[in-house]
Amino acid sequence: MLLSTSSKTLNLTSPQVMGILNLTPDSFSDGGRFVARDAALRHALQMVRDGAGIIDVGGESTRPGADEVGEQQELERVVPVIELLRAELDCWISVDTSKAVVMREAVSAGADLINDIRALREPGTLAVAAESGAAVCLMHMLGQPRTMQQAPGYSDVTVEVLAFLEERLSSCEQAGIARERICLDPGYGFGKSLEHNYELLGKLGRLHATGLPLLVGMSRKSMIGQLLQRDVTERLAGTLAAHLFALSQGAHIFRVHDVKDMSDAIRVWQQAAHYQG
Ligand SMILES: Cn1cnc2c(O)nc(N)nc21
Repeated sequence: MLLSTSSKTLNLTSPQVMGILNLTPDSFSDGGRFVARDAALRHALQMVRDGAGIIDVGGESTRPGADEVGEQQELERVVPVIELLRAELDCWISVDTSKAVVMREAVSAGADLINDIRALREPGTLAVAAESGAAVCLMHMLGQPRTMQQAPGYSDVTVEVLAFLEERLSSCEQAGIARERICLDPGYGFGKSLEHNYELLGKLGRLHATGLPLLVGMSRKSMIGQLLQRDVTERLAGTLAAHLFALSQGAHIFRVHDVKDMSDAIRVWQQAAHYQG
């Protein structure tokens, strides 16, 4: 399984760890301590040393209830850091944004993957993504971050998430984005109850019907915290368990804060899986 841009390819035969680089003062887990650019670079370098194959750069918090950030502010947070990372790192760089202008400037600055929690539904984003040549992650979200957790409802969450992703996929193909450039993501925590999240994890294998790589991100999220009654600094074991389950269901890319721990967990899991009957 591969994920390609117009000029490079990421091998997904082995699981890939995507390290989270939050450049937001209100980011729910880092408390915005990586706002300074040199601190951001140091953190990214450490995540690559710890095994990250992708660094995900975000300038607008996507946690439930988060306020939106203006275009100019997001550009100022994200673009200089991507330029800095591009100059220093060989790994893939993804930009976590839903704004067309941020996508365009981020790819110009060196981003390889557009990670859009709104699956290219915002104005102009399909066209910008198509002409950028970057790879794309299409994620399912019900509603908007500010209100999505108020009362999410589905008749069958897995069926509806799959249908949404297939619809977005066909929109992308019509816009000229080749399937080889696309990966899909069920969007854990984005308009889902605790039950919805675990049903979607248990049935993650259903999403292989698309034939595309799967990206999952459950790191330190409330689906871990609510189940275990743990605050955000005590969710590593639950995070690793959830991601290893996703790995066992064939997921390819894991979006996490704790890169070293996830890399270690994957290596141990793969060592045993190698001998599986
Ligand atoms: C930005 N962001 C926060 N959570 C995420 C998730 O689960 N997937 C993707 N693709 N991006 C996310």
